[in-house]
Amino acid sequence: MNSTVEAELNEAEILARNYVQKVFESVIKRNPFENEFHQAVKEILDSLVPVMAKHPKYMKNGILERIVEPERMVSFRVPWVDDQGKVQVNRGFRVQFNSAIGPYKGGLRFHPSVNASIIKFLGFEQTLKNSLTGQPIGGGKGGSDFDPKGKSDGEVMRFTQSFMTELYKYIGPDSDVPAGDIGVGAREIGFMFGQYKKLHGGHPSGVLTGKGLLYGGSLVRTEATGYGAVYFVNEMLKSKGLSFEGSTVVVSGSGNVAIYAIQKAAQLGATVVACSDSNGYIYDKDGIKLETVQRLKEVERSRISEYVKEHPGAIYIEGCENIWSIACDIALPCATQNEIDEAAAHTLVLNGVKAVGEGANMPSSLEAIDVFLKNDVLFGPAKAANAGGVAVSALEMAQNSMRYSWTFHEVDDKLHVIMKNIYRNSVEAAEEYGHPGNLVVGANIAGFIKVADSMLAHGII
Ligand SMILES: NC(=O)c1ccc[n+]([C@@H]2O[C@H](COP(=O)([O-])OP(=O)(O)OC[C@H]3O[C@@H](n4cnc5c(N)ncnc54)[C@H](O)[C@@H]3O)[C@@H](O)[C@H]2O)c1
Repeated sequence: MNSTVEAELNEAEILARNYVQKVFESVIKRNPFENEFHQAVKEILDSLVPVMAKHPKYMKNGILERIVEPERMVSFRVPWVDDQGKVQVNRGFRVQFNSAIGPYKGGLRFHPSVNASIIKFLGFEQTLKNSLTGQPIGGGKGGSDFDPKGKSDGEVMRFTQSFMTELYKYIGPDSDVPAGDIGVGAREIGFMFGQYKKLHGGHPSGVLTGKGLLYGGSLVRTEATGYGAVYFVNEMLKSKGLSFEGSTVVVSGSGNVAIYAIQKAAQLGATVVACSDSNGYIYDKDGIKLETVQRLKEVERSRISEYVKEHPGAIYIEGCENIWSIACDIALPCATQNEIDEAAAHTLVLNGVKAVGEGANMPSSLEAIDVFLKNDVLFGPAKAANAGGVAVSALEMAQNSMRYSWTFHEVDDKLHVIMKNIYRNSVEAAEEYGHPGNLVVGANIAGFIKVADSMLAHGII
């Protein structure tokens, strides 16, 4: 490269950096105290600097200023009556972040920690993740600070019906299609679909995904996020001549994503030695017996600590943070945001971890990601590694439109192909923009370009 071209490149890079910094500062100013949203925006904007430097059209057209601002966000009162006859009030949210490439799509989370910041970070991430799947779906997210833990079926039903009575006004098969997330599984989706159906009339299958198989759901949707994360990590491992076969794996969480990540990793020959819930974690050196975890969590809705009563060879440790001190080859955080901090990342590295695949959304802090990248740990960011869930949701929408169902094998094959494509596109984008092997940068760029170019095509709207 001659020195004039180099100097121009540097100048473009400086301009791009200043632009990104300015947009980030305005996000902080306009969204005070929303730490999770700031964190997600920072991670994404930082990785887009080389894109801004190479394609100034995005700066000229204010794409970053527009992409960090949700198209719409609603927050609403959700009143309901508990089993004691007492009136309870929760807050509901839906963010419709970006519809440039398709209808808003993203899950609903029911958890006491839910607030505007969490919903916006998830909606922003979802926009790029959905683009990365290669399917025509925009980004959205929603939920409530309702805690389903310890509630009766009747209470969950009355809450979800009240939640849907308001959410109903904002969603539809061609505009916004929610799904499940933390605290929202088959039971909650069933109640929400029932209420939407009652208000709307007919059988509007396409309005929600993650539905039961009896009324328009897709095979493999339940397994999709966990299976997809393992397929993605498998691609990373293959690039270094490694595999799941014979490896030791630690998975956090014991919910939808964790359970099917454990199942697929074990099918590929790994020994999964630990998993957790929000109270603590279990360690079973001979490999976790998944049937027990599934019964405890999916049927009895009890705590993971119960596991050791049936498997005395295993141990239970109160508090979930130390799960990352267990030595493993592969770590799959599948519980919640910011569960791996810098110290936990250092411990994993010291213990010889070779790959980390994010099943949960933003489970690693920015500092933890730095530790992994600096130590050449294969790192699969959430946006790429856990996109299998929403990818199969889009396949569910396709089947609903066709009024047709694919077999388990057909959907699983499609999921596999999608995860391989996400991996390849992320690798290629990372290389093209000067960060070979950095899938955080690669996934952000590959997801961003499709959304940004669609926004350019639509004009300033
Ligand atoms: N369900 C999906 O299809 C999907 C898709 C993409 C990403 N995700 C993400 O995956 C993560 C898990 O979602 P899910 O659908 O499995 O939810 P879930 O409600 O089925 O399970 C969550 C699990 O995490 C545990 N947990 C919560 N806080 C914890 C903590 N601090 N430490 C350890 N465990 C904790 C809970 O006890 C539970 O076992 C979330 O970040 C979610 O946004 C889910």
